[in-house]
Order: sequence, then structure tokens, then C-alpha cells
Amino acid sequence: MKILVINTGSSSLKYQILNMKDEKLLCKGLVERIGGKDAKIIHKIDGKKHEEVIEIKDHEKALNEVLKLIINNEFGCLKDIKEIVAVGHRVVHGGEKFASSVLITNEVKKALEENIELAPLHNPPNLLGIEAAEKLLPGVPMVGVFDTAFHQTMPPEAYLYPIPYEIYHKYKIRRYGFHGTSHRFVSQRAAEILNKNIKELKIITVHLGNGASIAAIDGGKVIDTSMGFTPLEGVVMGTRSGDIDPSIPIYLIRKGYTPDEVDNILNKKSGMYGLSNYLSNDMRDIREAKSKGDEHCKFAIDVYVYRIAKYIGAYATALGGVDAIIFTAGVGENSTSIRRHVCNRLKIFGVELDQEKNVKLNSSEAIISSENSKVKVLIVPTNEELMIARDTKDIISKRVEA
Ligand SMILES: Nc1ncnc2c1ncn2[C@@H]1O[C@H](COP(=O)(O)OP(=O)(O)O)[C@@H](O)[C@H]1O
Ligand SMILES: CC(=O)OP(=O)(O)O
Ligand SMILES: [Mg+2]
Repeated sequence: MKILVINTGSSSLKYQILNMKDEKLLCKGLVERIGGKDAKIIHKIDGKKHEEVIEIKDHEKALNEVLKLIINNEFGCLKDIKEIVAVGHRVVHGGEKFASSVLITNEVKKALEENIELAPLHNPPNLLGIEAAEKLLPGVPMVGVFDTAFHQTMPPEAYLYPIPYEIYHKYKIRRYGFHGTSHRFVSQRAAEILNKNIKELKIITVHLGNGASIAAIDGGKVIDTSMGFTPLEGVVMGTRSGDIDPSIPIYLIRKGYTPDEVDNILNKKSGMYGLSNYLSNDMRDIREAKSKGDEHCKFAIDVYVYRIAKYIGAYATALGGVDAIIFTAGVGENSTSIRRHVCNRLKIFGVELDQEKNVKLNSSEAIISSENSKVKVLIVPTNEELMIARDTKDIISKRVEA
């Protein structure tokens, strides 16, 4: 059973083909700079990389190029596109409607369109990806897997903002939470690694990618998470501010900035990029500059770490204890120093890293706390695509049975 997984951004499309008989990854890739004359396709199969730079005007053309590569004699992983039995799509905002993955129907698409306003950066490209796949793979069932779904178990005390109810009801302004597919994958995997029933575990998952979020998971269910109404709230991210005083945007607008300009500053020019004085949004560049004495980059890392530790402290309280802390995504999986700095601030909870394991087992799936640590600390590489493929397989199998 071969499944195509698609994750579309506003100017990018990531894809994977998995054989769900044994969950083997057959090929994967990324199209960047969709909409431009110099779009780039990076396609990988069996550790080999194939790159193309061509003009790609929209998501449909991008997917068309991807499908051509997938069946290419030299770089492909399928003989015929008809081998794809289903497509799983990452959809960022499912609103209050979707607490689990669904077969995509016209009604589901309508509901997604209604959610566009809630996630203007993420949902429109997700819909474009669905429409492109429907056109190019007619009749193939499609499944939507929502970033928000895993967080739908949050209690009202965590998802309600202290603003008038009429605003919540009228505009659906509440905490939704994102990266749910990743938090779900790594928490379940951590329970397996620890050889424990997830129902007995209090876990804090720390997803530090370009976007970043933290979740408090009690017995397998999310009770709180740091992203909110949109993926802008919470910890410091690559280019997003995370938590700030809500008066700041109002103040800037009164000073003459337009709402779009403020939106652009907070989503694209803030976070590590803003704090590093526009050096980079990439932790590797910031670390390097810090080691050469760049002050802005030193502060950027200090703020980044401090805020992550603050959230973990708050979530340990929310959970009434913590058994395991899981680091995942680009920074969480690959930055030994960020994990070290964060854990150094968590000694009050009995967190103790095994410094040697933290370095030696970097980027792999591993327990990196010391024998004496009261809290287990793990690195679990995330795999949102595998989770999406699993959900897609489950849903279409049920559909065939019914
Ligand atoms: N070796 C590394 N050390 C530190 N940070 C890294 C390393 N490799 C990747 N990263 C960070 O991970 C980020 C990308 O994370 P990723 O989870 O792939 O993000 P996204 O899925 O949001 O694009 C990069 O911007 C970079 O900051
Ligand atoms: C929801 C979100 O922030 O996703 P990403 O990290 O892919 O930008
Ligand atoms: Mg990601």
C-alpha cells in the first residue's frame, strides 16, 4: 500500500512516498520558491539527491513535477502513478471541528475554507495542495491530518483566553495549538522507548523547529500547549516572536504601522532573526556568531533558552509532576548546546543530563538523562509524515471495509 504524503507551505511543498506494508520510506523531497522562475526541487531516493531549478508558477505545477520525478526511470520510486492508493495531507488549522483525521470530502473542504481566516499563512497553501492532488490524481482518496487535532483534549482552563465570551463565540478566538502530529508521534514513541504505558506518563514535548511549540501531555492527552489561536504564540521561534505583551501591536499601529506591517514584523522579522539583529533565523548561524563574540546572538540564545525553561516549569506544575521531557525537530534533535542550556535551568525538578550522551547521541533516538535524573530526558526525531501516512492508511482501510 503506497501512500503519498504532502505538506504544503505558502511557497513550498514537501512530499514523501511510503510503503505502508512495512512503513518504508521510498522517496522524498521538497519544492522551494513556488511562484518564482527559479523554483528548486530537491528529490531524494536511497540517500541519493537529485536537484532541478525550473520555473514553477503554482502548487499544481509543483505537484505535477513531483509526480514526474516519482515515476522517473532514473530517480523514481514507482513504476506507475496508479500505485499511489491514497494521499495524506498535513492541514495546519482544523478549528474546533476536527478532533481527528478525516477523509477529505467537499464538506470537509468547505470547513477548511471557513478556517482560512484562522490560519492565513498555513491553510490556503494546504487547500491548494489538496486541489492540486485532486486534479492530478483523480479518484484517489485523500485524508486530512490536522496540526490542531491532538490538542483538542485541552480543558477550558487551558484553551480559554481571559477575554469576553462573546468574542470567543463570535470569532472562535481560543487556544488551538499546533504541531499536534509531531507532539503525538514523539510522545507515543517516548512511551515505547521507556517501555511504559503512555496512560501512566506525564510528558512534556519540546518541538523546536523553525516554528516551535511545547505541549504538556498527561496519560497520552494534551492538557496545555504553547501555541494558541495562531502559530505565533508561545516560545521564541526562527522568525516569530512568541509571547509578547498584547499591547505592543496596538501601540505600533497607533504609531503608524499598518496591521499588515505589524503582522509581518511579528511573524517574519522577529524571533531569533530579530533578536540576532537580522543575522539569521537558523540556530546554526546564531551559535557560530555567538562563539565569535556576537552580543546580539548571545542574547538571542539566552532569551530562547530562558523562555523554553519557563514553559517547562509551568507545564510541570500543570501536570502535577513530570516523568519525561522530549526534545524534537531541527533544533531539539540536533543542538547539543540548546538541550544542555535548557536542562541546566531545570535542576529544581531533578533533571540531570548525561553530558556525554547528550553529545554522543546527538541527532539520534536516545535517552540522554543521567541514571540519577528524576526526570527522563529524550531525543526523539519527529516523523510527522509517517504519522500522516498511518492515519491515512487507517482511514482508507475503514472506508474499504465499510
Ligand atoms: N545541527 C543543527 N544545530 C542547530 N540547529 C539546527 C541544526 N540543524 C537544523 N537546525 C535548526 O532547525 C531548524 C529547522 O527545523 P525543522 O524542524 O526542519 O523546521 P521546519 O519543519 O519548521 O521547517 C533550522 O532553522 C535550524 O535552526
Ligand atoms: C504550525 C507551524 O508553525 O508549522 P511550521 O513549524 O511548519 O511552520
Ligand atoms: Mg516542521
